[in-house]
Parts: sequence; C-alpha cells; structure tokens
Amino acid sequence: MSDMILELTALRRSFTQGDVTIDVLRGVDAHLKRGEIVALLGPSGSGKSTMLQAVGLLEGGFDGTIRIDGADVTQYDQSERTKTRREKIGFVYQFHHLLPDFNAIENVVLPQLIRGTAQADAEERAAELLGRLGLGERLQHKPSKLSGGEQQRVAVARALANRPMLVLADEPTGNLDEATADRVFDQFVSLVRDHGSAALVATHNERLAARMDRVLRLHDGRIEA
Ligand SMILES: Nc1ncnc2c1ncn2[C@@H]1O[C@H](COP(=O)(O)OP(=O)(O)OP(=O)(O)O)[C@@H](O)[C@H]1O
Repeated sequence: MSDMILELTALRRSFTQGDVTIDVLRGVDAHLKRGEIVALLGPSGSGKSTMLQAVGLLEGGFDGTIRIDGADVTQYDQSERTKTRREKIGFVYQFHHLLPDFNAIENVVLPQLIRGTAQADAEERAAELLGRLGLGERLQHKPSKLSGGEQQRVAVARALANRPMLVLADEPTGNLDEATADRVFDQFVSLVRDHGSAALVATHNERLAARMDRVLRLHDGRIEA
C-alpha cells in the first residue's frame, strides 16, 4: 500500500462556451498523503469544484495525470472510474443530496449495499456512524424532518460509510452557522483520522482551513507555492 493517496501532475482543464475559452486549471500539481486533511482554498470561480470533479472521476476532459492510491487513473474508462469511485472515494457536498424518500439510516446503508456489504453489517455500521455523529435518536427520520446540521452529518456518515481512503468535500459546512459548522467539521475530522483516510476539503472559509493539516491555494489556475 502506497502512502501517497492522491497525486496530481500538471492537471489542466479548459471550458469553451461559444468563442470564449477559459483556462480554469492551468497545471495543478498537488498530493495528499495517508492521514492528511488538506484545505483547498481559492476565490469563487478559481476552479475548486472543477478540481474536485476531476479528482472524483466525475468529469473527463482534462489533461495531466491523476494517481489515486498509486494507480494512474487518468485513462480509466467509465466502468473503471465507477469502480474506483465506489471503492476508494467518498463525497460530501454543501447541499448534501440525501435521498428524500429514505430515512437517515437508509441513506447511510445504501452506498454500502451497492458496494456489496450485507444488509445487517451495513445497518450496524450506519447506526454506529450516526451514533458517533450524535444522531442516534434520529435514525428513522427522513431528511425533511432533520435540521440542516443534522442532514449534513448524515451526509458525512454516508460519505464515510464504506471507509473510503480518499474523502472529497466541497464546502461541507457552507450552509451551516459557525457553531454548527465547527461541530460537524470536528466530527468529520475525527472520523477521517480514525480511518486513516486522506481528505481534500474545498472551502472559502479561512477559519475552517486553519484547522486542517495543510492549505492548498488555487490562484490563476495553479496551486500557489
Ligand atoms: N461545465 C462548465 N462549462 C463552462 N464553464 C464552466 C463549467 N464548469 C465550470 N466552469 C467555469 O470554470 C470556472 C471555475 O468554476 P468552479 O465551479 O470550479 O469554481 P469554484 O472555485 O468551485 O467556485 P465557487 O467557490 O464559486 O464554487 C468558473 O469560471 C466557471 O464559469
């Protein structure tokens, strides 16, 4: 097992709309080691989401090299990308994208079933995670019956349910008040550290960034030295 969870080399991405081409990522070099929690900071429009989408194997169309857990995934086809995403990556978004018709525990069980975990094991794991996140009394609540911070904690549990080695978060606490954001983030950090995963967290929030192990700043399409 490699200690390098993520390596980006000369990552480039442009978008063309009509006759305007914007070079969003202009040669990003970055890496994450096992156990590291790293902030990705940059002004609006600097390419943070674009970078997470590339790393999360959600979007093609970029140049450069992406290595995840030592494997060069750059040229992976659709099915290899899906497999890597399922086995190695967990996502947390600002707007959590929970399934509205499923309750809290079902939302955390589902990705485990997709991965092939037995129902009983998946439920046990989901209940344990949600309990650690302070939602032990909310297992049967649907997202609409949960507060924003509670929904965000369910999303954290869901992202970590399969113990991904790489966790990608895009403004994971962006819609929460400061005190709730801090609590959710503390819980996120403690779970990521327990798993020995690495996490890349895109945020505008300097205060949140200061609590991570390291900060990457996107500026003019590159990571500042
Ligand atoms: N699918 C697309 N087609 C065309 N342009 C795009 C597309 N996706 C992103 N862009 C452009 O790329 C730039 C970077 O967008 P991105 O969402 O990565 O920024 P960001 O740093 O995440 O911003 P924010 O902090 O506001 O979320 C923006 O200028 C945007 O207009």
